[in-house]
Amino acid sequence: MSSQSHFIAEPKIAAIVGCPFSGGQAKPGVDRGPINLVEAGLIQQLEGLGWKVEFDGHHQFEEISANGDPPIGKLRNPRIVSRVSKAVAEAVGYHAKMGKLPVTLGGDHSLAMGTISGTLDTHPNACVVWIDAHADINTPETTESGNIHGMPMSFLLGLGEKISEYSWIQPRLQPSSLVYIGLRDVDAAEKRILKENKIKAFSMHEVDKYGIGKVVEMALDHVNPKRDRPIHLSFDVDALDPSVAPSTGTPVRGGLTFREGHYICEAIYETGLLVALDLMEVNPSLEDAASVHQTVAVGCSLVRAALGETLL
Ligand SMILES: NC(=[NH2+])NCCC[C@H](N)C(=O)O
Ligand SMILES: [Mn+2]
Ligand SMILES: [Mn+2]
Repeated sequence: MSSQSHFIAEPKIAAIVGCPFSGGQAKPGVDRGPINLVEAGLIQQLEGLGWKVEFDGHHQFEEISANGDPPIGKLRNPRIVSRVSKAVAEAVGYHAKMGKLPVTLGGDHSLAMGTISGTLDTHPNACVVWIDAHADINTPETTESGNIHGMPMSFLLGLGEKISEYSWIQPRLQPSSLVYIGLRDVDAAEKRILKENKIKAFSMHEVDKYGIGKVVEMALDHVNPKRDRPIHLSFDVDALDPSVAPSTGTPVRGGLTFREGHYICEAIYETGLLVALDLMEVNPSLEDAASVHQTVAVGCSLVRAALGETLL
């Protein structure tokens, strides 16, 4: 660990927040993501990088029976998603307050309502770097799927209709404190929301045009011009090309290469400003065994890269 860290206490402690949860989308199996990542040896790998790692088992989320959570408007599983994210916000917020680095393993990306709320409780000035094929910024009105994993950003920014079940989320993230990298499957309404709120996004077009090094620099210049704000990195594994990370629920071709994904994590680590990391949407039930193995392995190596693993 060569880089100095501005916000993480010494000795550096990473707190693994395992979130076996799939209620923000419709495909079963993404709840197995965190279990497979830990079973693949992630904790030992991070210890090998010099971190002290805390993990006291995956969260046990209370179940609501199949028809116990009827839709609210178009939102599917609205109550359980809210409750789970709230629990995650408390866990992440607690670890962050203790000066640890929360590393949240999903589970689907609706969990980011919790992780980012937890980060902002401790680091109100944090900015968010969101790596994804998708913008996940639909509102309860604009969502076509009703899947809440496509909506966490709108709740965090306070956009769209207010749903009382989600009133625990303080909409305190400024649009200027969010930046995207990797987008390539953005719904029409989401494109409008990004424009109206002047949210900075580097799609795969910009990655092709400028290269990943320049894109990360421009992204940080936007949300963190003085390089003094804490950074929450939320990484949806579907940002990577499906040839690199096939086992995920909503794969989109034309994604980040293995190196581009890792470069982002390495560059964020190098800032010394990382205060929270999410690794989301690994679904070990999708595709064949080799694909699952590949996706879990790449998930582990992205986390290692964000926690200081270097090539030399
Ligand atoms: N976290 C994700 N993989 N999100 C995919 C979202 C897809 C689509 N935009 C939707 O609203 O349903
Ligand atoms: Mn995605
Ligand atoms: Mn996502």
